[in-house]
Amino acid sequence: MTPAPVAVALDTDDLAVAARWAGQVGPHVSTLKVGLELYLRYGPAAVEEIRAAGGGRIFLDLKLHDIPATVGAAAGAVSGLAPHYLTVHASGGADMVKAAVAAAPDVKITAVTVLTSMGEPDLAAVGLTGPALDAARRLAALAVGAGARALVCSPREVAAIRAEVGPGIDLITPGVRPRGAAADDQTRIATPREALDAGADLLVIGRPVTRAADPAAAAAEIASALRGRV
Ligand SMILES: O=C(O)c1cc(=O)[nH]c(=O)n1[C@@H]1O[C@H](COP(=O)(O)O)[C@@H](O)[C@H]1O
Repeated sequence: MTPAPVAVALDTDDLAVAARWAGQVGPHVSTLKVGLELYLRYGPAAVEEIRAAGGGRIFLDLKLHDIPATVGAAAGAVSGLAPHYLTVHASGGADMVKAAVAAAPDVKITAVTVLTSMGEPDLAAVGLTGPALDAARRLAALAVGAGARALVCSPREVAAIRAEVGPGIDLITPGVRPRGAAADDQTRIATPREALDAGADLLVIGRPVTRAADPAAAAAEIASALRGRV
């Protein structure tokens, strides 16, 4: 059966635990996400072990954000690990995104628009007044213009961002919660079905799977719900 368009966020600082989760969920999902906790502790070994344990695509979520020269060098430094996706913050600007794209041409440079944890009061506090959608749409256009081939946004914004950037750009949505699941620190959320129906290509789901009593069963349930669109 084709794995579901889900990236499971393997968020833990223990590589043995992450590798166990990867083995459990790998058969059900297309992608495994290695984030800051794992990468900062274990470096390239985290990517290699997760790939070996789970198969599928690797989403290396380092959310790079620095001057263009530094981000370009960092993207180049990890490009040999051949992740399918590598994240940068779109708010680093067009030249920063371009530097990542130039340094890692075989990796889908993936620009994070507006973090799904932020609500409008949080955005106003950092000087982004107005609806989150306006900032997300602006950052999406900027990043795609600079060569990003994928975007991370809230499922609530995915339809408008698709209209903005057209087909051919992978739209990836964290902030996904099955109905009834705890929101945790996420603010701009939707259910897996809502995210897919709005046009997302890949759903990022972490704690609802990894903190479940049986991560394999939780991933299988989400995958079959998405297949049946129920
Ligand atoms: O880039 C990301 O993946 C990301 C962007 C964003 O706006 N919000 C967001 O939650 N994420 C990541 O998506 C994952 C969500 O995990 P859960 O909230 O546990 O499902 C975490 O690994 C976050 O780092």
